[in-house]
Amino acid sequence: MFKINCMNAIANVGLDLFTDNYELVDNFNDTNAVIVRSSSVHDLELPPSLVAIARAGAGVNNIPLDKCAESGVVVFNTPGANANGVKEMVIASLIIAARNIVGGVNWVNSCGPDPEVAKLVEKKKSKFVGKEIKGRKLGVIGLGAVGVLVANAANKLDMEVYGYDPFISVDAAWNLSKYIKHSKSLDEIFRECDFITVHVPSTDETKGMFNNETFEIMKDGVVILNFSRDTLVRDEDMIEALGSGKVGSYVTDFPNPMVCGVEGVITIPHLGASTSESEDNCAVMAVRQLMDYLENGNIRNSVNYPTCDMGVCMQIGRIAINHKNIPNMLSQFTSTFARENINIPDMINKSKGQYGYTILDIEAPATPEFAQKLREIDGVLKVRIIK
Ligand SMILES: NC(=O)c1ccc[n+]([C@@H]2O[C@H](COP(=O)([O-])OP(=O)(O)OC[C@H]3O[C@@H](n4cnc5c(N)ncnc54)[C@H](O)[C@@H]3O)[C@@H](O)[C@H]2O)c1
Ligand SMILES: O=C(O)CC[C@@H](O)C(=O)O
Repeated sequence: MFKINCMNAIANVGLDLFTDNYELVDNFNDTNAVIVRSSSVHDLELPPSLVAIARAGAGVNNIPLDKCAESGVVVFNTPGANANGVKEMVIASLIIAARNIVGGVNWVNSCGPDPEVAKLVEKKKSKFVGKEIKGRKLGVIGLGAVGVLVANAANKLDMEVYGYDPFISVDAAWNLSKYIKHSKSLDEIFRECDFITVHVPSTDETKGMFNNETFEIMKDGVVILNFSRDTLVRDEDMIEALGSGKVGSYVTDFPNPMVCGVEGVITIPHLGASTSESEDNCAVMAVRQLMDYLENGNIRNSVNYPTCDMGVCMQIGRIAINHKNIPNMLSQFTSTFARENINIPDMINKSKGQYGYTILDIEAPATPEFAQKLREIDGVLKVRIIK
């Protein structure tokens, strides 16, 4: 029986995939696997029973990836599963910002039940004249699952779209419309674009990429959309740039005490992926990946361990080992079985950065004694008997 702890509400269509061999538990300290959306795992102690964390979403900055890897805990995410939800929100936000829709709606609401409201709006609506997005330049920073969809959709709305991503994947490049201009530097995006939307992960490298120096390069009145993470923007600099008119409008999906209520900021309560479709897609993908890992030892879409797939075990026994990516690990694993004269008809060994993962199919039951011997090898982080 596997115990699963959901740290956030996870769509039933995903949870319903769990068979009778799974139990949903409330206690993080007594679980084999966790499903999480945006709750932070950073300050939690990882219990020895924990083997995997599935992030039902894309961003994993709420999870301590190295600490997990070091404890043999595989962290999964669900790439692309909520990308369409975010794309639609970004397109809506482009238009909302360009047309000052929030300003207009707030003003009408502030009029109260005025019997003359219809006349009043016709008289005063010129305060809310906007601009059309057709023909205007949009810079898309980060051309992954979300960025590619946003770039292609904006192009279809007749925007002139510039894309920047020095690490673009082959798949993303195939999916990107040929009409997207390839920017080779961030400065080009900053210099040329009327609207800039950012779709990169929150990392040390991307932290504070919107700051006084980069605002300096941008056009006056530029509109910035942030559906990635608030860490990408230096808030004090943003507030100054909004005050001076350098930034015309800042749309953010990440309200924080510094930007909430500031003139020119449109704060959205982290709704980018909050559609039933995205929530369902993420839950199904997260649960399927977890089940394949727990039942077969296979890893798909992990952010801290390598992809590793041996299918379903057809042998008598299977053991999965999370370990450091250092010399001599494999020979120590195989000699553990050789000493007992046990054949290994199939195996796989992969690495990602400092960490490695090995699945061994053996012609004998995988016993707790074998597992213990493997655990005693220097550099082994976790050993699981799969079968
Ligand atoms: N608001 C929401 O609800 C919501 C939903 C999904 C994702 N997100 C956020 O958006 C981010 C992107 O999501 P995604 O699904 O497109 O992820 P993704 O991994 O598919 O794409 C990220 C892209 O950013 C690129 N990149 C990384 N560093 C870069 C840099 N310094 N400059 C330019 N490009 C860089 C990568 O090469 C990759 O192509 C996530 O990390 C998450 O933080 C937010
Ligand atoms: O789970 C959510 O609602 C947000 C997810 C989003 O921020 C992500 O990074 O995928």
